Formats: sequence, C-alpha cells, structure tokens
Amino acid sequence: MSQVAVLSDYQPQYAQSALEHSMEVQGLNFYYGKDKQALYEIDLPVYHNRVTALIGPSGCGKSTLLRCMNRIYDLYHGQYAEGDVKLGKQSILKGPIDLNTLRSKVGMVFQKPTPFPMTIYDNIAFGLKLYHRLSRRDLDARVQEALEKAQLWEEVKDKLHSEASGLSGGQQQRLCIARTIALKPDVILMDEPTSALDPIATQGIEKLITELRDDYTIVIVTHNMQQASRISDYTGFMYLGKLVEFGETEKIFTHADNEKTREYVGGVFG
Ligand SMILES: Nc1ncnc2c1ncn2[C@@H]1O[C@H](COP(=O)(O)OP(=O)(O)OP(=O)(O)O)[C@@H](O)[C@H]1O
Repeated sequence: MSQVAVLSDYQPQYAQSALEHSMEVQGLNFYYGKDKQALYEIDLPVYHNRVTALIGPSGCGKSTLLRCMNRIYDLYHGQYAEGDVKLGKQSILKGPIDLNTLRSKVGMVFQKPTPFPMTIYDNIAFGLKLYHRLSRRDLDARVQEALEKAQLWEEVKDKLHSEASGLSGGQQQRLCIARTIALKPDVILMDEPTSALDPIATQGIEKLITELRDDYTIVIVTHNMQQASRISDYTGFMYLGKLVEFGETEKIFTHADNEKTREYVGGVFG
C-alpha cells in the first residue's frame, strides 16, 4: 500500500452527535529514548467540534501527549510511542502514513508565534500552494477566508504584502492560527498558545478559540486554569505522565472524582 493511500482512506467526520470522536488516544506510552518513559497508558477521547484542555503541573506530559497527536516527535531520533492514536477510524501511529498530509489534517499552533519570514499573504498561501493547485483568484479567496476566520482580516487587509514580522505578538499568533485554518484541518492542537502574549492579546485568542469551536476540534495545553475553565468543554488532568481524570470541564473544576485533581484545581500544588 502506498503511503498516500493510507490517509486517503480517512473520512472526515461530521458532528452527528455531540460525543462523536474526532480523535482517540488508546493505551498510549511514549518514550524519549528507552530509558525515559514520559507517558503511561493514556486513553483520551477527543470530541468533535469541542475544545479539550490538557492541564497539570510542569513536566507531567501535556506537550508530549499533544506531540503524539500529529506525530511531530517523528522528527527526533530515538523518540517513540506505543499504543495508538486514531484520527476518525484511521490509525496515525501504526503503519505507513503520509506525515505531511497528517499534519495538514491535524494542525499545530505553538507557544511562541512562529510566522514564516515572509509576507502576511505568503504565510497563508505557502501551505495552500504545497497541498492544492489553486488559481490566483481561488488562492486569494482562501487567504482572505482564513484571515477572516482568525479574526485578523480587518487589521491586515491593507498590508497583505508586508512582512509578517511587523505584526504584534497577538496578531502573529492569529496569523499562525490562520495559516493552520487555511488547510482546513480536522483538529487544531495548541500548545500554550497565549503564554507569550499580553492579557489583551490573550483575550483575543481565547475569544477566537471559542468561535472556532463551531468548525473545528481543538486540543489545548494550558498552564492557566482560568483559561481552561473559560474556553474548554472537556478537561484532562495529567500527573506524572498519566491521565488522572478526564471529564466535562465544569465537573473537573467543581467536583472532580479524583483527590489529586481536586487538589490541583484547588491550587494545593502547581
Ligand atoms: N526532549 C526530551 N528529552 C527527554 N525528556 C524530555 C524531553 N522533552 C520532555 N521530556 C520529559 O518528558 C516529561 C514530560 O514533559 P512535557 O514537556 O511533555 O511536560 P509538560 O506537562 O508539557 O510540561 P510544561 O508544562 O513544563 O511544558 C518531563 O519529565 C520532561 O522532562
């Protein structure tokens, strides 16, 4: 079977029920080399068109779990995972898979805004040109659509051909979100997307995330518990490489089942 054929079998899922899975992590163990296990038997459902937050103290494995969801760890020698992660019905850990296609379906936004050293327009058009053959008019339309969805269009429509580095931090992060959205991903992974931003820019990104929920499935790692409670529908609490508890955000923050979860959200440790 060719590599590309594997992902072409993937059928995007559309919300027939609120609890339809976009992704599912199954019995996942992760190793930074054979002597350093970072994740232990993680089972996590990621529900369609919902925001799932991953919380927990520093070093508990939140970013590692996120990095398994688009196999970005594959870029690093010696790191490997056992178990599975499903995108729809498709396994993304087992068997051959086209990683570029996977990463266009499962996009990622990082902690620090990482615009490419090119114009605002080209930041969005770059990925589109890699994956699609579009006429100039269609390319323009897709760039505009992505910038509108990322709530950035009005601020940049008159300077699309200026360097992206001239934008503010919050604008750069929205540009990175627009770049991800332009490829019409099924899932967007966000690793502490506001930790490098000021409170006003943070508010803008949080508002954007709640609006994107109508069209996208989002998994966000955050240190900020207020942020998790404001913007997520589901929350997973991680501790020492394990997923201790997963459930509706309101329940996790008000009457979690597990004592460790209650202590963490209550600020007993951090
Ligand atoms: N490249 C690496 N090589 C070896 N160990 C690593 C590497 N990256 C992370 N780890 C270890 O894996 C564990 C999980 O780290 P991870 O970054 O996923 O935690 P985290 O919950 O996201 O932390 P933080 O909130 O501080 O970002 C930690 O023990 C960390 O030291």
